[in-house]
Amino acid sequence: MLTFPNAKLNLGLYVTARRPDGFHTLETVFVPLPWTDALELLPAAPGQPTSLGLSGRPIPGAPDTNLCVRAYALLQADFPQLPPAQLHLHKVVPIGAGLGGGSADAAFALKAANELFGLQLSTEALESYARRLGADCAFFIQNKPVLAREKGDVFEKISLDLAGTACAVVYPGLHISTVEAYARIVPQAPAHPLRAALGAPIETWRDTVANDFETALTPTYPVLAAIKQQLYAAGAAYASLSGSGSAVYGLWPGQFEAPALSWPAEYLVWRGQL
Ligand SMILES: C[C@](O)(CO)[C@H](O)COP(=O)(O)OP(=O)(O)OC[C@H]1O[C@@H](n2ccc(N)nc2=O)[C@H](O)[C@@H]1O
Ligand SMILES: Nc1ncnc2c1ncn2[C@@H]1O[C@H](COP(=O)(O)OP(=O)(O)OP(=O)(O)O)[C@@H](O)[C@H]1O
Repeated sequence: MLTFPNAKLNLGLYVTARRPDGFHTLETVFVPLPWTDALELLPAAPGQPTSLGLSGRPIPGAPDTNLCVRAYALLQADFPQLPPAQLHLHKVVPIGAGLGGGSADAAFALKAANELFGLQLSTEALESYARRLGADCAFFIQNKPVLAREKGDVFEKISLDLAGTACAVVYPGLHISTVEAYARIVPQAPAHPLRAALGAPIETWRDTVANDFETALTPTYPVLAAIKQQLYAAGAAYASLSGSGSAVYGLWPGQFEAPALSWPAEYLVWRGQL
């Protein structure tokens, strides 16, 4: 079975409190970004163990630490009838970019195994496996816009009309560790609660929708502010860091395509419609 794990963007991200277990409570909106890896899951050939083939962007770490292999192993622990699997991941979405690429790979591996081997797991059951793999992971099970709270893995419906919104993503090639990014944050309540702020026209978001990681990371990585400024200069109605960075996106409502941007190719500009 071939699947295409997509990235995500965060529209606003407030880190509201530090929990006793060291994690943080969040208020953020996740939206799918149609920029994908490719992940194939097949039963392994007879007598062969579970394996992972990799192509595309290099992923640090041994194959058995890869999130899609860990996702499959999690299911195998509860479903001993699952055979060894042959996985292949073609990595496109940059790592450590705030785009949730690894989390998406894990969630799509769970969904593919459920379908291919007829496990009949409900959406809720898949989400609860996903939560065990990473805070961002559960979002990718349903993979539609949601307001997320708690660790970013408890969801409320939100109605957002982003149809016909052009988007550009700029990745400055910095791998920002999520742990390091959280360590720089002083949690506080959002100045403008996200549900109400996102209900207003996109043009107002610049003054009311923020990502706490942007403020925390910009002094160390001034390139993030420079990219954001250039997106606004190119006419974006809204621009922001996604997640804990380092990808920065711009939105152009009512436009078929974001304008051509002049960053070098290694900055991986993705342009498309949300
Ligand atoms: C920044 C975001 O991308 C926003 O969507 C996510 O919060 C990150 O989620 P993620 O990459 O799935 O994170 P995990 O793999 O679960 O956790 C990595 C590390 O991030 C920190 N972490 C993560 C999520 C959270 N709600 N609070 C945290 O403090 C913890 O130090 C944790 O050890
Ligand atoms: N399939 C995978 N894709 C990406 N990273 C993976 C994967 N499996 C394991 N990892 C490990 O996870 C870490 C990347 O996690 P990180 O959270 O920084 O990036 P991400 O999941 O791509 O996106 P985000 O920054 O939004 O969380 C790396 O250390 C990498 O080795």
